[in-house]
Amino acid sequence: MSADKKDTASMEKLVSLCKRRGFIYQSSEIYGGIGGFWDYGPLGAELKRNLREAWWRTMTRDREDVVGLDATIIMHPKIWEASGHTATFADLMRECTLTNKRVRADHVDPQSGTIIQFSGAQSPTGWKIARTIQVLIKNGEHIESFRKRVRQLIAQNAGDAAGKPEEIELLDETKLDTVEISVDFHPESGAALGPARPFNLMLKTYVGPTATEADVAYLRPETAQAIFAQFKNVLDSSRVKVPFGICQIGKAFRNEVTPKNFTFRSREFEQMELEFFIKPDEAIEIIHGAVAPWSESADLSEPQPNWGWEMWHRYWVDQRTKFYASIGLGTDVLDYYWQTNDDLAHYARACVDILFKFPFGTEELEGIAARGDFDLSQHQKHSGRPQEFFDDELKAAAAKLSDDQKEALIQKRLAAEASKTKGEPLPEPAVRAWFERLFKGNYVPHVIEPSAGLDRLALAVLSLAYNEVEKTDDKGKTETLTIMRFHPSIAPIKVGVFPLVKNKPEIVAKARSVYNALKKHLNCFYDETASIGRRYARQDEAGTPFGVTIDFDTLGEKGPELLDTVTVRERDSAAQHRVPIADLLPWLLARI
Ligand SMILES: Nc1ncnc2c1ncn2[C@@H]1O[C@H](COP(=O)(O)OP(=O)(O)OP(=O)(O)O)[C@@H](O)[C@H]1O
Repeated sequence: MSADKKDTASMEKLVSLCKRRGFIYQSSEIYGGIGGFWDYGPLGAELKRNLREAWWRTMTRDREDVVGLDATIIMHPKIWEASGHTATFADLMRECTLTNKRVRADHVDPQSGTIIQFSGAQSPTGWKIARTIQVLIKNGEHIESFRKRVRQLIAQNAGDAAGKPEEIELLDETKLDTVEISVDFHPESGAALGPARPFNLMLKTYVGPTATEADVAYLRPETAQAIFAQFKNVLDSSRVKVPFGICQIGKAFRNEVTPKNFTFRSREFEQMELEFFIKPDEAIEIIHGAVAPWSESADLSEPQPNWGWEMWHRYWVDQRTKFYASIGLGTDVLDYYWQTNDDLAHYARACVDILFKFPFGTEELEGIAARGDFDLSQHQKHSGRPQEFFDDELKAAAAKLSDDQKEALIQKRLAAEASKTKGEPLPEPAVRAWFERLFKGNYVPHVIEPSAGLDRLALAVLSLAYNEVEKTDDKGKTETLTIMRFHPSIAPIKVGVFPLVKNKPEIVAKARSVYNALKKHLNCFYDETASIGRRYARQDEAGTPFGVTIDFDTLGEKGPELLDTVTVRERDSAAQHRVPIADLLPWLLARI
């Protein structure tokens, strides 16, 4: 079996387990589903909640320099004009001339002309038609009449497996296999694709009574802009000082052209974003004489006052990597893509994508960008409201500079502007005006933005946890069991509580009392049906890291030394421990 096939198979198994065990269901499934939307079932909801809480805790409660925000999904449409989303938040796509279905233009390999990513139903007939037309082109035959006929057949629904167009049958199968599948044909229908056109990904709605263009609003395509839009309010209402961050978790919506790979690319998803506001490097230079230089051996453990954007950016890449390690995603399953100058937006100084090795390929989990002061400056310009921070430390330091020192800083910046390879250089009067504000202690903060997707993280965690083991019973019968090896801190259920038998009232009563005591602190599941082995297996599939069994020994039937002790089974090693009920909660908490 090829690697690809194996990976597809493991993805299929994961999707089926997610449905069977209640992690993830297709949205609106009873009506045939709706593309790009997914619901989380009982186990999935717990898993997602644990991931969300882990992120929130590391961002806010574990630190002193980040505060939270919970903003609305629909905001003033001018926000999206200022951020550039209205004009440019678009994918290039190509439309099927027959069905109007779209594929992303960048999902087509320009070299081979093959569609490299396609999530729709790849109808064998559609591919066959596309290949057939290719053969005809190769053979120099006139294809228009053939194409017309094929379109008619498809339109009449005769192009499916039940009634293949006879032309296809006339072609030599071996010839077909030598032909690359062309981009110019939609894989579902086999019809030609139109030229690449931009397609805005924002979902439109109306707010107001007229429901006309005047009332158009958008479902936010990212959570970040709300943070920028509320920057001033947070600054004025909390005791924060630059450097500090504002974080938010919430829904985002994108009308993705081709939602695919299960929840990986959805149309409704949740983001976890931080905007970490820092001083411009020039301010650091004025206050501290120099900006701390970045090197591979730089100590990133504790932020330092003389850090410029580069150290802060590296620091956040390091912090986010540590976060992933804390929930079981080590560097062996992650990768990093440092965007090149060509990839970067004109205002961005650096951006690294943290990638995860999904079964369908190594893909983006999170992006960490150094965005300069672009976003706040845009909102300052479009709203007419100042988005500056007043830095008294900077003002005091600048007051000590001589005119020559100030001019040297200005000249350095002018030289940097002149050597810009992207975007328009800031004209000299604007640079001088900016420094004038800076020397008085005022600046629009720069920002480092770690932006992660909660659904992609849940998918990463699910695909990493998925394991199959072969188990042979006493009678020599072998079966394949699934074990979801979640890190205990994010597992949906932490403890399964099992009375060994259900027909002994003392055991059942003890088990219920253990369950009632634990469930105040941990998400527990009580199960008394089927054999103990079956019950363990059920919890292995749910990813429950610990199973607690109350048995005859718990009642002291084998001797007083085991009275009020239980067996704790570990999911991953199947190791069993005898633990007194009195110590059970601290024993479990220490391991979760
Ligand atoms: N359609 C989506 N479905 C699920 N998660 C998404 C989707 N789009 C973005 N995300 C998540 O939000 C994060 C930040 O969004 P960002 O705009 O940087 O993504 P992006 O670079 O557009 O992603 P991609 O290149 O995969 O489309 C991504 O790293 C990802 O985890």
